[in-house]
Amino acid sequence: MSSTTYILAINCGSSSIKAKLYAVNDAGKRKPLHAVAEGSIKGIAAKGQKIKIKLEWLDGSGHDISEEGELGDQVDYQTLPPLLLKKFTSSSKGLKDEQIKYIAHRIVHGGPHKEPIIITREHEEGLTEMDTLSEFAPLHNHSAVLAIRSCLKALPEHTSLLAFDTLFHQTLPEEVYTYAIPKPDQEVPIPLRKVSKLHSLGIAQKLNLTPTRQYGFHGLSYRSILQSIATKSGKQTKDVSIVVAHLGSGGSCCMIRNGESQDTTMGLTPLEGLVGGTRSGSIDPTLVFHLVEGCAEDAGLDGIKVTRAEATLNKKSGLTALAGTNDFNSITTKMLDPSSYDAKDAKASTLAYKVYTDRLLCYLTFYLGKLFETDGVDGIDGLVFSGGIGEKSVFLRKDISKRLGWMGFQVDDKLNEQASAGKEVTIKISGEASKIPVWVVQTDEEEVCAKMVQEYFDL
Ligand SMILES: Nc1ncnc2c1ncn2[C@@H]1O[C@H](COP(=O)(O)OP(=O)(O)O)[C@@H](O)[C@H]1O
Ligand SMILES: CC(=O)OP(=O)(O)O
Ligand SMILES: [Mg+2]
Repeated sequence: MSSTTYILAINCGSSSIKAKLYAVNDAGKRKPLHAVAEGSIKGIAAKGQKIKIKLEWLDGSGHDISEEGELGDQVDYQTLPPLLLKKFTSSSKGLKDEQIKYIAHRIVHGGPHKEPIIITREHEEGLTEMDTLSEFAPLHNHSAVLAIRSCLKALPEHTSLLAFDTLFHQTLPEEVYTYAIPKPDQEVPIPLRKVSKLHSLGIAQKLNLTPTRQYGFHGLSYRSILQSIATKSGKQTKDVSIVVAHLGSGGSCCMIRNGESQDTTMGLTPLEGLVGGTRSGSIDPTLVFHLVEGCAEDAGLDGIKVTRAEATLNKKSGLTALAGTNDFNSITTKMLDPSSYDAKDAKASTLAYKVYTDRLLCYLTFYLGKLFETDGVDGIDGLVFSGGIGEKSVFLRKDISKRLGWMGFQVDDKLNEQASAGKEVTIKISGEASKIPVWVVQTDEEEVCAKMVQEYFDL
């Protein structure tokens, strides 16, 4: 391991940090990257539950870690990445800090950027812009910036590449991404935000961001899933058309036609669309003004300017508001075995599941219909489940596929069980009779980030 250069990919999600370490020299120039280890911290921000820290060396030579840390709501994105870094470099593998020459960070909102950007200790300017963009991704950008700054401090010599979720959605058609509201240079009906001296339209202008359009997120995940389906189907990505449900702590769907994002459920911010672990998803926009007194006031969150309305919709809504938890497994467990739990709790869990899947079905039907309209059933390469919930919940996949049965979906129960148990990255869970294949793909946003480093620096 002594002379090998490594790329570390770090993915700050809203409830997790996932990291993967790739060896460059072993792979050779532009050869497939070789993942040597992966680490994760899950359960961040969860009240009353301890975070779970894992590290696994993928060659199976041991020294893996699986432990609990502090309580989820008492940790932050500043201290956790150095903690993971230390676990990689203090293992008996003898990996030295200076061998990690590149870190690829997933950033959710890239604003107007059409390419990744590079950050070093001498050139940190881009981070201020990324932090300001937190206005439009309050659960993500600030956390990622904290993570990047803490990595720059821990490994001052490395180069960081910022890989944006938004890059994948540059192909969205104008009629899809445009909101039917006045442009900022026309009449602005509502002062979107007046917090101290800040005004979101002023900020948007400064950032060259169009506040009247959808950007779309989970783009690195969709790129990874698209590649997996293409590989498994023996096709090029440009020939793949799929509808994907990425269901994590934040969930979104994407319609990919011929390898390009053509529609997605998240919008200007990652709040629009599906119900999330703590996010409302789409609601009547005027609800905000009816329910949240002083909704435009600053919520007083640490380090970022977020209105009370956004704090409510981003952090206190979704499954958490309906079921008191964003633990999807516990929600389905209580719903399926109500007599073993408090009746009120079980009823709330059932409603949470029903609301969640009602919205999910709505978007999936809509996207499958759009693809069907232009490409017919034979032009659809599949329906894909991914993200923590999509990859793990056997029940949700079975239920959704059954409710979409009228379109010809048919899931094989055994394969469906196997998909959550095994380590296979891409698994088809539909039976022979299914008119459209159903897939489960373990998304790999970290690999997409690391590949961007490889391409950018021609490694
Ligand atoms: N066994 C499981 N069954 C159902 N859902 C699960 C299971 N394990 C984890 N999840 C859910 O996955 C979600 C986290 O997904 P993940 O994609 O890791 O999140 P993030 O958005 O932080 O990237 C949580 O809502 C969690 O409840
Ligand atoms: C965009 C988004 O919601 O990401 P995550 O699901 O990782 O929080
Ligand atoms: Mg995620």
